[in-house]
Amino acid sequence: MSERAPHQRHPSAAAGVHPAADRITLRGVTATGFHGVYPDEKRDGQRFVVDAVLHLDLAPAAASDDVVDTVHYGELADELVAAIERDPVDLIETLAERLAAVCLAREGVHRVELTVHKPEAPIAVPFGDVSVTVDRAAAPTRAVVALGANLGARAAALTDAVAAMAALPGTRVVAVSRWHDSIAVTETGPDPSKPGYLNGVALLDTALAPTHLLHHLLRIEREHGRDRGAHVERWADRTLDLDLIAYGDVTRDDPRLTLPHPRAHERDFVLAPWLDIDPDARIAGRGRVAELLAELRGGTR
Ligand SMILES: Nc1ncnc2c1ncn2[C@@H]1O[C@H](COP(=O)(O)OP(=O)(O)OP(=O)(O)O)[C@@H](O)[C@H]1O
Ligand SMILES: Nc1nc2c(c(=O)[nH]1)N=C(CO)CN2
Repeated sequence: MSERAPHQRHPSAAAGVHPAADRITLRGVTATGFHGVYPDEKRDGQRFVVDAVLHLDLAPAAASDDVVDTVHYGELADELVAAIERDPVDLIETLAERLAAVCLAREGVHRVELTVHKPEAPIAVPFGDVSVTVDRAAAPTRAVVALGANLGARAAALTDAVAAMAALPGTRVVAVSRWHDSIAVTETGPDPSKPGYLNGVALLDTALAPTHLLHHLLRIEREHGRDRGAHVERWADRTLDLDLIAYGDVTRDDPRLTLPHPRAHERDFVLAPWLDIDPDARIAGRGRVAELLAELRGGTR
């Protein structure tokens, strides 16, 4: 009965992570440090100058106009200075690695190009500057997205949504389930009188922060005609629904983004397609998806 997803494994899986063009550039952050191979350098200290190019998705901040959705460059500059001023190392390579880690610790930064200049280095001949640059990427996080539609061209909407997720910055689609037919579940239980759903699950590896990923999922829903008007009842019929089921092992209780999704563990239409593509799947705090589904189907819900 089920319509098939076009690919069990999405073609973008082979294409690698998409380069994101967005970046924040902070240059010339200067502080005194005591790094160097020679005892004089450890005793007297000297200026170190840092340039950082942070690669992160800037669309959520541009949409919200809220600094919490991006990297606050003033705070980052303070952190870089503190990292220059702390315990001395011999090499600017070591310092650059430390400073790159400071940048990658910021939510949403998926790549950093970081340069350390040492303009007063002990070089015997006249010179302009000496610097090292490291280029480091954040390890991507495995995210689980549930897809659903019960209005319009359902399979096309789900397939388009997978393509839209594959095009997100720093994101690749690792696997997509087949599409499962399911009865619409409403607040009062399954309702066969409503249009039936097609449901599926996609696994992504993404460098996007969880809130940034959700921002894009909601955008993709809107682009597929999802009606979120004030008149729309809870769990109303919909052209496309994208839920972020899990983001690594992250747990958070914010109503704007709760992780893992608070109702995923009780939904056959999430657990069954998820199991298609990850037999070992677990929901943090709930247990193995295979067991949750067996319990649900055994009626012990
Ligand atoms: N893990 C999550 N995934 C998706 N949306 C979430 C999540 N946690 C909180 N939300 C918030 O829930 C809001 C409403 O989402 P949505 O309209 O998709 O709910 P729903 O699909 O009707 O119900 P349900 O969340 O039970 O599937 C979103 O705008 C989003 O901010
Ligand atoms: N069968 C089915 N029922 C639902 C679904 C869904 O995706 N499939 N989504 C809902 C709200 O997200 C509400 N009910």
